[in-house]
Amino acid sequence: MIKKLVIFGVGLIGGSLALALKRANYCEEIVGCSRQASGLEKAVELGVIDRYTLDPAEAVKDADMILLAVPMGAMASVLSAIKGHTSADAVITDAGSAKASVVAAAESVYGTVPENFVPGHPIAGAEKSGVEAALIDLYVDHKVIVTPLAHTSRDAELRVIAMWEAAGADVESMDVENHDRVLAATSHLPHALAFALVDTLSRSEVSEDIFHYAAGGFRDFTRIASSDPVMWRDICLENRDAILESIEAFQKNLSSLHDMVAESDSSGIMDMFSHAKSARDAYLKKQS
Ligand SMILES: NC(=O)C1=CN([C@@H]2O[C@H](COP(=O)(O)OP(=O)(O)OC[C@H]3O[C@@H](n4cnc5c(N)ncnc54)[C@H](O)[C@@H]3O)[C@@H](O)[C@H]2O)C=CC1
Ligand SMILES: O=C(O)C(=O)Cc1ccc(O)cc1
Repeated sequence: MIKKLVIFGVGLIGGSLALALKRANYCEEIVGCSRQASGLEKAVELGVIDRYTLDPAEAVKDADMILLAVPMGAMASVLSAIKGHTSADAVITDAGSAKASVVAAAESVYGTVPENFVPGHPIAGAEKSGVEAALIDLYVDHKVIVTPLAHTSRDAELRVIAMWEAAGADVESMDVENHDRVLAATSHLPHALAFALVDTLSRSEVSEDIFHYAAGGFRDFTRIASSDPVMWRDICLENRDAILESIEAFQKNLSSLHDMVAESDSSGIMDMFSHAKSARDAYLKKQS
């Protein structure tokens, strides 16, 4: 149970957690905090949070759990704003899509990452943003990864795990570097490719025809290019090295495909596509 949960950034991710924890009766009180009142007023109206304040120091007073669900580029400024105002038993966690940079932000603000800071990442979301997009079931049967450091308090980690489990999630632990490498490959690269593909096509001289005649495959492949550009710019900047590694591996393979098509290398193309189909079929089978 949580007495007072404070959520910085009551958007899709923070709002969905609030809805799920309210349904589970897991918090006595949920307080939202952000820079502007408009989204927070909407969150109160929708019954997502109980109340809000624009004052970070006041927000975290007597809180036992604090969630940072703001864009990655805002993590350090929120940590700076609450530093020195949190109570001794408060646990701080975040929902950022990359973890090394959040750890670095905590280090820059506190000197060393506090024992009660537990980096986390829900592997669930959508291309929509804002509290209006929050979904009560967003985390049900979805993974949440926590990336505790060697000195992270086990009690703090268990309290964060219990919170996400109350929202219906399956929580797994991972180390920070592995998290960032894996997520760069499975999430950040596909988003970067979707943005780059739609950008390329929209700049074509025949872009009107391209979009007019696009079929379901184009819609499936490009859904995530409707995601928030600010959030994804921040992720690219904050998980730079791992994303560059993934883009470079992909460029290499795409370049092989280019050459195979240029050389009409039927068996080479067949090998690549068959290998990819087997891998995706196996992934879908594992999910069902
Ligand atoms: N959208 C997704 O599918 C997923 C997002 N994440 C991560 O969760 C975090 C939040 O993402 P969303 O909920 O999608 O974004 P969102 O745009 O729906 O919500 C973010 C909220 O943070 C507020 N905000 C922005 N700057 C702030 C600041 N300096 N101080 C306080 N509040 C501030 C905004 O007003 C907004 O209400 C990001 O770090 C993102 O990387 C993690 C998993 C999935
Ligand atoms: O919209 C989708 O399918 C996503 O992939 C959502 C998502 C976005 C960012 C994350 O860090 C995790 C999940």
